[in-house]
Amino acid sequence: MEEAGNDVDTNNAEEQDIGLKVLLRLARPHRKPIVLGLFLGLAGSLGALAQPMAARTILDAVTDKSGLLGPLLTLIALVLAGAVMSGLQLFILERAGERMVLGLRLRLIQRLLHLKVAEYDRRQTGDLLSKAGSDTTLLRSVLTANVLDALPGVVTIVGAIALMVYLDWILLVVVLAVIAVVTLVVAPALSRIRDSTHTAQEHVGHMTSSLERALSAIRTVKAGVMQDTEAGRIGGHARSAYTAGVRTVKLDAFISVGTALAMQLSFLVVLGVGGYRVASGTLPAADLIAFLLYVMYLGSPLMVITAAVSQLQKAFAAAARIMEADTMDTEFPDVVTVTSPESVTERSPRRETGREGTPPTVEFDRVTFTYRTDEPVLSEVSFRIDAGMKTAIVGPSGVGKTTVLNLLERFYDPTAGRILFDGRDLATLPLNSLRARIGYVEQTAPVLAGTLRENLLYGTHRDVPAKELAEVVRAVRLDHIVRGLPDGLDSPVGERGSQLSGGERQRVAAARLLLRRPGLILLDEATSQLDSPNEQALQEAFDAVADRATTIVVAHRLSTVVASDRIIVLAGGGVRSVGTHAELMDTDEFYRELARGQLLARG
Ligand SMILES: Nc1ncnc2c1ncn2[C@@H]1O[C@H](COP(=O)(O)OP(=O)(O)OP(=O)(O)O)[C@@H](O)[C@H]1O
Repeated sequence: MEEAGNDVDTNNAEEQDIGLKVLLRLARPHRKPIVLGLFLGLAGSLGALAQPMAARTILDAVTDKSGLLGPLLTLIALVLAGAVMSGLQLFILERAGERMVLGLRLRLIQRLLHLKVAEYDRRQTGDLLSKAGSDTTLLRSVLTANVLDALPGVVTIVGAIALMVYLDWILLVVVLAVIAVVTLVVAPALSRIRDSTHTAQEHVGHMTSSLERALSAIRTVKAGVMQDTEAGRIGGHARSAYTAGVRTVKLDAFISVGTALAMQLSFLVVLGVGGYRVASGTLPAADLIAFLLYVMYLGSPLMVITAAVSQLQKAFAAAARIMEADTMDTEFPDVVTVTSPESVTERSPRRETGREGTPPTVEFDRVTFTYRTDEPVLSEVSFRIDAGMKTAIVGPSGVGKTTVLNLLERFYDPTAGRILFDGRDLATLPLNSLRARIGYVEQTAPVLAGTLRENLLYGTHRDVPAKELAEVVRAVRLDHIVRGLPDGLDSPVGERGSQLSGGERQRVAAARLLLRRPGLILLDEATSQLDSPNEQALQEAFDAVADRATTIVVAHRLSTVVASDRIIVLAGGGVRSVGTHAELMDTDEFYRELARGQLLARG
């Protein structure tokens, strides 16, 4: 038990250390406005601190019946200058906080989009969303509203204490003793605030993940009458976040009560001790009044600073969650880390212009691939596809057909062996220019939200003439659908293309591929949801570009297979046979079975 407790403490200490380091690193590029803000705060504080002194001269002037105008004007000038400076300082510091968070968000977005595909497999999308949303928002509100605003208060406190020493050090010792006792009592609450905030943010992450999962499969949820079950489960995370939130609020309240109590007690004790000393003639009345005013001045920055220290624990918890993004693998080694003070540079897709249309030769050289640590999906797979060839990959479900396409897109890298692209190892080619040469229609043919036009032009990276767009739309038989839409090509397609049918989504994906004019075409059962006339049309459209491309199709239909130059039969993690349809029908019993069963059934 004790060891576990120690462990938690070490983690806490580490988290606090890392959190503080991260915040300082984030603040570094903004040190100029922060210093300026602090300077204004210092000037404002000095002005405020001078006010009781000015008040004392007014009192003295009244007692002495000397000139009142000078001290009065000084006091008014001090009040006005103090107000303007504190306003300016607030603006400058809060803007610096906003900029820190903007930089952090831009780097986080950049990083989350450049993770390796395996990282998305491992993590929950919603949790990544929650880092970018709720964690950066928490950090922002803490930094701007609490921490930076509290910094000038430090100056006020130091100044007030210095002036109190000047006025009467005995009373100061009394005040500091009261504050020290109360601080000792509330200090342990701070680390507990960090813990409960971390727990709350984690539950918000789980809630976002679960909600994202349910909403992305909402039709399945409804069809299974699972709305209430899902609502209960997701609500469970919301409730856990609430419980942790309430714990934080309790601790916050405890700390703020402690601070307020310290101030009030100090005031009363100073009043008592000071009053006695005034009565016994050892302290002038004007000094006691000035001293009491300083105790009051001390109150507000002390409250703000204590609140800031407790809020800072929340910032540490949020920073620790955001920083997890730096431990995730990215596709490019130079993707900026979330916590670096660098600003994000836009990265444009590097294309080998003029080469993207040329069909490549593709070769698998003893490729072994394992998704995780279990059985390899592909072991020692070797085949060669010559430039301009149309090759079909067939095999039983789950044998690794899609995996072959994923490896060509470098969504994953082989565990062993090499993939050659025009004789060059795929791993040595610039990733963006490689992908720019490939057109991939996935099995699920995803469509993004937005208009039909945006979806068709997605990833083309060039100005497509209206005539070419219209031709492609006609070629994939989307033209009559476009005519039926209220705004034609500019009509929205709904979230994930929900306003389109499965077949229409596939045709949008196919059109997108044609517009990209890729040298290597990868089709994953791209025609599986189409009826015969549409499939025929799409086939013709692909055939028209296939002359200029190497095509690899994961085939589930006999018609696709028969039209291919070569067929690769995958079975048991390896290549079983290669040949034309006629050759394989003659020589491969397994293929014959496959053709009769799987391919004919769907063809
Ligand atoms: N991201 C992933 N993480 C872990 N395992 C995976 C992943 N994707 C696929 N697999 C597993 O790898 C194996 C091959 O999957 P793949 O999608 O390549 O099969 P397939 O031959 O295309 O199947 P189908 O014809 O049913 O589409 C399957 O057993 C699958 O469960």
